[in-house]
Amino acid sequence: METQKIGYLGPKGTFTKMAVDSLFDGGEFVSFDTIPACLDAVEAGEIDTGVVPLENAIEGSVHLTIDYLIHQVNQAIIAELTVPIRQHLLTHPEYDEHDITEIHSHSHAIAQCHQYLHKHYPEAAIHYTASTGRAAEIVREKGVHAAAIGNHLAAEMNGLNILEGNIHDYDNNHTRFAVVQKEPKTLKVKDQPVKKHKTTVMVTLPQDYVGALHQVLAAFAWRKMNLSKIESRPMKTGLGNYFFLVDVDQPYDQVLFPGVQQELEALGCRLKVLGTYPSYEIETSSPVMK
Ligand SMILES: O=C(O)C(=O)C[C@]1(C(=O)O)C=C[C@@H](O)C=C1
Repeated sequence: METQKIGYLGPKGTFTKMAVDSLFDGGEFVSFDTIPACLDAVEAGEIDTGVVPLENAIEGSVHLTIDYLIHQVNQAIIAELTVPIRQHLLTHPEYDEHDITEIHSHSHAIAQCHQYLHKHYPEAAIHYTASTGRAAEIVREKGVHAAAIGNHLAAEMNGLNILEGNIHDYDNNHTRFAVVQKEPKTLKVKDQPVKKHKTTVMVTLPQDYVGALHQVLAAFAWRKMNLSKIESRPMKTGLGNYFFLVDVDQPYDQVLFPGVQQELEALGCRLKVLGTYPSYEIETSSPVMK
């Protein structure tokens, strides 16, 4: 089998890279500085597969990923991976009780540590970066007054110290990552159990009318199809225009899903399947998630 090119939100030391390392069995890994850059490379055929963050248990959806997948590219979700997230406060090797005046990280990582930052560093300036890995690089370059929020891998890769570990505000911190492809290619994943199979669909309503969402949900409900997530996002065509992203807890099949589709189309709605895929989950005890 040809070596697959797998792109991810980098640079080295991001949670996305940890997710990639724990899921894939070989391949050529290509780092991208931003989520759009990674998805653009999949779209252009420069890489076979992309891995990007989708949702965090504390901060919710990564809207940049969702919006890019809906509005900018045409790719299928072919797997998802949930990993535990441990956020640490990382400092320069020469840090020695200096005042930390600036803290760098990805907006989701900052949000996962809001209470900690409010309590311990209320005066520090917060600087948002494209990833936690990039934040660690900045601290390496900037020196003793800066700190980053990120994982142990980012600390190791950049020669930083963990000043304080596990600073996320809620223990049960996990992030889901989406694995996407433009052209279907078989994935070589490490030997791990599939937790469940899921299907993600996008539903658009013709216009706002009484009970519209109720009718959409009813089409799934009376077929006993369990939904594990439903989210509305703006269509970007004007205030009040939304689409719904629905995660269904079962694989696509030729009876129930076409039935839902026909029922919704009769109501004037549109349904697009964004992917039907295995869902993997890395255990907290995994050595990569210290
Ligand atoms: O910056 C990283 O390390 C990422 O992989 C991105 C990301 C995210 O977008 O949610 C992934 C996991 C954590 O929740 C924090 C940041």
